[in-house]
Amino acid sequence: MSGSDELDEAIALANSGRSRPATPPAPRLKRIRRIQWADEQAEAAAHGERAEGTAHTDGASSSGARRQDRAHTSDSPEGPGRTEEAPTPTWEEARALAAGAVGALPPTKLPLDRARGHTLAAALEALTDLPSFDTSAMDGWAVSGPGPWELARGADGAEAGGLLAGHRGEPRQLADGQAVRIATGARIPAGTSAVLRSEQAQLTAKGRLRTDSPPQPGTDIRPRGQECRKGDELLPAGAPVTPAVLGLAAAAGYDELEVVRRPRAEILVLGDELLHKGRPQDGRIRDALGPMVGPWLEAFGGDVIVTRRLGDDAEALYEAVATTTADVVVTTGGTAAGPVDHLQPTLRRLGAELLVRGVRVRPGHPMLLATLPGADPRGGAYLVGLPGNPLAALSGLVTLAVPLLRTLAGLPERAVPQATLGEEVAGHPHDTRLVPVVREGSGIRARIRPLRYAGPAMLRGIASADALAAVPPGGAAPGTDVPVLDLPW
Ligand SMILES: Nc1nc2c(c(=O)[nH]1)N[C@H]1C(S)=C(S)[C@@H](COP(=O)(O)OP(=O)(O)OC[C@H]3O[C@@H](n4cnc5c(N)ncnc54)[C@H](O)[C@@H]3O)O[C@H]1N2
Ligand code: MOO
Repeated sequence: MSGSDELDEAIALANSGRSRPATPPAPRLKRIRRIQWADEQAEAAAHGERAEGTAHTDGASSSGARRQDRAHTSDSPEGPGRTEEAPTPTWEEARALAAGAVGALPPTKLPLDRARGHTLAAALEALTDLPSFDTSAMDGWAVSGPGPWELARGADGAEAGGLLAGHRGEPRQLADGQAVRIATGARIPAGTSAVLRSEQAQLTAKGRLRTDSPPQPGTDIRPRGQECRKGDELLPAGAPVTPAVLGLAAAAGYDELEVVRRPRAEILVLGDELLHKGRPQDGRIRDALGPMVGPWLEAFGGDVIVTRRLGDDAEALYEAVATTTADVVVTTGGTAAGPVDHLQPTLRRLGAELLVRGVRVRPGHPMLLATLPGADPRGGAYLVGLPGNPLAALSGLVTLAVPLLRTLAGLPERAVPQATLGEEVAGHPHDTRLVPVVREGSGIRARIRPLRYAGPAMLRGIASADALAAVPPGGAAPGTDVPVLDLPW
């Protein structure tokens, strides 16, 4: 754990309202030295230096490792053979990198009943005027001129048949002073000046129609083209296909829509320590990410094809990533440099190109983003490596996976909204902190309040949160506006 992580833990502990457990009787000097060492490492990473023993490339690197170097290192002034890490991106830069790393998936046509949840690949233009004919907005009488009115009659002298929605053919023209029964949605006959609602009409014994509240011309008539004219843009490309969009598209004459499909995601849960049922025991813990990452990705526009549990098996990980059919592979755990953290070696073995390795955000700083080589002209799939600590994994999701998915899905970039902090929030010295918050109050008094239990390994805070606030390095005072990512439920 780095010094910064200790700070996170300390903040979480303070926020939890509990006191720090009895400090271990370690000599004070030793403890300080350990933190300093960790800080030096963090500083070294931030400044692009590589700690001894963690270098991942050398003269004998694979072609994959060479590709990785292209993305992450620049030629050092000290000459070839020594490479320098690109600076670790800030949280904002990492989100932009993920969003800009890809283009939208190619468009495809889907029938309306399968288009929900995808994104419009092209603007939705009306194929017809809406309404496509002058329509009665009420059940009542189509009337011509000022009342009272005579009922329109057929050649046989009987009252003309009422006009119903869906009647084929042009209704007969109304002469001045005539009225005919009409239903909501029926075509308005030529010569109609207004529709008189049935509850406002009185039919006399002599078959005349009168009213105490004569309608103004045009009353309760929906004129052709009131909502749109043929060719009008109803929605821009990039609009998500919601149930309302399906209804609008059908009303405007569409049977199928040109959409960018939801990106397919495969989730690989890594870690031998994980149990998938029952209580944690014998040093093993429950997998908290398997049940959580899929629904989270689905809520943010992904189509999860499978969640697989691979343990800490490097070969299984290699096979799974090399043969994936997904657009985005999301792994959990194994991002760091521990003895069974196989992700980075596997990516090198695959010839993947690391676009992001580490982000200046807490929790979640070891997150990574890579492109996988493949036959696809887009350059293969993408891999998002989420750190194993559960809140750190969610940080990786909102920082890298969500912007990537949105771009793949053809959704436009969206500015992160801001909200006002109701109290002071401690910050990390150099990195953004993502903090679970709840919203309180409304209008100009609306505030966000940070929640307790927000340590990297904790889910208790986020489970009752409305949003994640991005607290800038150094922290923020009450009344400060900070970016806020709403949770999708
Ligand atoms: N020497 C260093 N060690 C660590 C550093 C560091 O900078 N230097 N960073 C720490 C931070 S911060 C994080 S986050 C983790 C990231 O490590 P990994 O991505 O390799 O994750 P693991 O080691 O596999 O797991 C970390 C932690 O999370 C638990 N875990 C993993 N998967 C799950 C799951 N599905 N459900 C619940 N909990 C899970 C795992 O048991 C570990 O406790 O590295 C730190 N170390
Ligand atoms: O603190 Mo780690 O950043 O849990 O990701």
